[in-house]
Amino acid sequence: MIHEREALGGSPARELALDCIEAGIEAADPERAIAESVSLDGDRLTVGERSYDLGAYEEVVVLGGGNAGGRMASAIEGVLGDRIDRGVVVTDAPEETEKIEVLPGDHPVPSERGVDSTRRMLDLANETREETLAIVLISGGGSALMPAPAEGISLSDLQEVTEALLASGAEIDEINAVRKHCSAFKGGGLARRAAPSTVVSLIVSDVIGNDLSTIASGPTAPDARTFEEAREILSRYGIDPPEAIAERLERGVNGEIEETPDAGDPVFDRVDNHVIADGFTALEAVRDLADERGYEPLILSTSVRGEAREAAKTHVAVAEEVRRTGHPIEPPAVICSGGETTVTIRGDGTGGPNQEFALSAAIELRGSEGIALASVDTDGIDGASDAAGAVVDGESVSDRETARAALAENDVYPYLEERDSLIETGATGTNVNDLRVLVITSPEANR
Ligand SMILES: Nc1ncnc2c1ncn2[C@@H]1O[C@H](COP(=O)(O)OP(=O)(O)OP(=O)(O)O)[C@@H](O)[C@H]1O
Ligand SMILES: O=C(O)[C@H](O)CO
Repeated sequence: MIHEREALGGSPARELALDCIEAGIEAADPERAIAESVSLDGDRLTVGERSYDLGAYEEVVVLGGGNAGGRMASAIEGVLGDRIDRGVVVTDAPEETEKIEVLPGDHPVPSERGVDSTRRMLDLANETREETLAIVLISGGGSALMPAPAEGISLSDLQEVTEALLASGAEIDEINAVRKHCSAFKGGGLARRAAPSTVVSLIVSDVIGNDLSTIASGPTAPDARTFEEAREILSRYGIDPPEAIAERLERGVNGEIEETPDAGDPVFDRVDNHVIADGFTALEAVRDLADERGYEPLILSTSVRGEAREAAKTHVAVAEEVRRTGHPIEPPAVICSGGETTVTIRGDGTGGPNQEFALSAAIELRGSEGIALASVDTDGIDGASDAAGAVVDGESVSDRETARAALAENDVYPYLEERDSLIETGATGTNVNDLRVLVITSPEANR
């Protein structure tokens, strides 16, 4: 999976860190997640703890989309085969499918073709009946890939407000509160269209804490957010939205437009949302591999966030403690964490949060022995670069000043590339946020 892996290894700690990264990404692969959580036995479709009698339905349709939409579509075909009657799924990573049409969309800013594809998907949702079982595939990136501008709003209005929100530093739940109130699809809109069919959503989560109404803007989830909050969020971040959006929010606040459906809405009576993979899925796989190799595993957290270069220092401090004093676990050990760190851009270079995390850690580790760290975005694309992340150890930084300058310029990619530290995977077809692995050997191993 990792391109030109031979160049990145070199020590047992680095090799294990890379193995752990591969195991984590593989475990979060939508195909594997669907194979593990969805099964068919005769007419009995089982999803997690729930089961559905296909004999009670006249048709099975597949809807939805997101970065993992292509892989999820081919995987659900693998389980249900001919039991699927039709389907439309929107993604930027298409796969070969037989029954389900996989249509294109764009990310992170929505596009015209995304609007066309989503319209086709919504047409199919509108055709569903009480006798339909609608399987909805939902994954990260869905908000941008599946634009459905509400009446009166144009694509360019949506693009403008999306770009402004992405650049504003707003949290994903805030960004999506606005998107949900500009859309005919998000914030439970798909559940509304598909009612009264039975809706079974399979969700690969890229949102810390798995808030269903935030993942891909919750097309089949209740929405507690309001038009008023959407307007307040825009004003909090100093965003002056296009006129059509301001007008829609105003009309919504005045009760002239129907609110997104909340948890009490009968539209959700026949909707089940199942999270089939998330950041924890990747961490569990790392834990198991570490254990298998004789390393003490520690899952630090699924929700590390904040400035990448700072979070890195805390991770290194924990690893140093493990190696020096055996607290909180005895080496040899593997510590892993998930979540999503960010970078406040001050310079003008190439890089991403996981690369900055790795370089900042490498500066701290400089000259030390026995600790290797790998950090990646599980979607394979870290920030503004074509790398997934990087692997480093105490030998990665020989010239601290150049490394610091690269961080100051937000230009760590070339620095890491020159030192054979970049992890490249290409688009992985999944997205469960960041994955970081620290491998700590025991001091005796160096003697
Ligand atoms: N040159 C750069 N160096 C470091 N970080 C950067 C650079 N350019 C952008 N970023 C950071 O990349 C982050 C966004 O990239 P990320 O890979 O998280 O993409 P995303 O599309 O927002 O999320 P996802 O990967 O979940 O789809 C932001 O924190 C941004 O500040
Ligand atoms: O599409 C989105 O809204 C984000 O990726 C969060 O799921």
